[in-house]
Amino acid sequence: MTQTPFTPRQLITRLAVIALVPLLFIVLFLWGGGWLSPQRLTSDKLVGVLQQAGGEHPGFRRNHAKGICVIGRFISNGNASALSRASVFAAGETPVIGRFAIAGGNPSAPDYAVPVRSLALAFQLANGEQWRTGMNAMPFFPVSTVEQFYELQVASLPDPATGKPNPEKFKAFVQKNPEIMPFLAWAKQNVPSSSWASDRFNSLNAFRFIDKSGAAHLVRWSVVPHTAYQPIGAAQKNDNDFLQKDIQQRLAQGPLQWDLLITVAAKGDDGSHASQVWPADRQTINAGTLELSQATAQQQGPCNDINYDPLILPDGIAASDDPLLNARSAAYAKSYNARTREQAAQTGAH
Ligand code: HEM
Repeated sequence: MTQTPFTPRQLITRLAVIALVPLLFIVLFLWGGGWLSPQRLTSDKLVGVLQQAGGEHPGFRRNHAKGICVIGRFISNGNASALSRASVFAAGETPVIGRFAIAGGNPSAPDYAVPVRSLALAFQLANGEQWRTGMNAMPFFPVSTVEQFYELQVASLPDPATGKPNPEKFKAFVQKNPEIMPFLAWAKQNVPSSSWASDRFNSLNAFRFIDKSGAAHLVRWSVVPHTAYQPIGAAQKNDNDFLQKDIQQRLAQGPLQWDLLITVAAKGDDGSHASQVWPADRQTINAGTLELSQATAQQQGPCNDINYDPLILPDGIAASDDPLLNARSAAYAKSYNARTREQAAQTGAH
C-alpha cells in the first residue's frame, strides 16, 4: 500500500485551498454583477431607468434614440498638435462618421419637444485608431455624479397615476441637489435653434490631451457652427421630424461646417464636474474644420453599428477624473449590446 505524503491535517488544508479558488471566482462574479451590493449603481440600473423613461423600443439606443447618420471629414490646421500628439491634430484630413440626435429613449418623439440635442463623431484615424465623442448642445451638464444622474432620471419618471412627472419628486431632487439650478435657469431661457446645422455641441466632460513630451493638458472641446442661428418657429412646431428633414435638405445643397474649438483649463481648474464651466477667459484653440456632407437614415446608415463610447480615444487623448466617463462607457456598451441583439432578432440574423 502506498503511503500519502501528507498528514490528514495537511491534506485538509490543501483541499480547502483548492476549494477556495473557485469560490473566489464565484464571489468576484457576483460582485461584478452587482449581486452582493444591490444599492450599487450598475450599468443595468442606469440603462434600466433610461428605458423606463423612454419606453420599450427594441433595436433603438436607450438614450438619444431618435437620430440620423452623417458622414464627412475633419480638416485639421495643425494648431492643436502642440497640446496633443494624436495624429488627428496633425495638419491634414480625417474621415468622420457622425450622428445627430435628440435626447430621450423615444425614437418617435417630436423634435420640438426635446430641448437637448446631440452630435456624436467617430474620427477614423489613418493609423487605424479612432476618436469617438458624443457632444450635447447645452453649455454644461445638469449634474456631476453618476448617483445624481440616476436620481434625476428617477425623479423625472412619469407618475403612473397621471402619466406626467411628479412635481413634488422633482422639487425634492432640486432641494437635495441645488447644483442643478444653473441648468434649470439655462433651460428656461433657451430658445432652441431651427436646425442642427446652427447648434454648438459641447463635450461637457473634460479630457486630457497628451503632448509629444508626455505632458498632460486638461481640456474640453466644442464644435461651433458656421451656420447662423435662427430660432425655432411655428413651422417647426408643426412638424415632428423637422430636424431630420432640415439637415437632409441643407446637405443636398452642399456641405455644412463647424470649427473644432479646444478649451484649455488653467492651473487649478476642476475637470471632474461636468456641471461646472471654466471661466470664459480660458485659452481656446481652433483645431480645424468639421465638414459634414451626407445624411442617411440611422437604421441603414454607417452610425448604426457605432457605439459612441466617450472612452474610445487615440494615443494623445485620455480620460480625465470625471466620474461620468466610466459610467457612460459601461452604459453605452449595455445599450449597444441590447439594441444590436434586438436588431439581429428583427432581421432574423444569427
Ligand atoms: C452617467 C451619465 C450618463 C449616462 C448613464 C448616459 C447614457 C446614455 C446611453 C445609454 C446612451 C445610448 C448609447 C447607445 O446605445 O449608443 C447615450 C447616448 C448619448 N449620450 Fe449619454 N449618458 C450619460 C451622460 C452623458 C453626458 C455627460 C453626455 C455629454 C455630452 C452625454 C451625451 C450623449 C450623446 C451625445 C449620446 C448619443 C450618442 C449617439 O448618437 O449614438 N451623455 N447616453
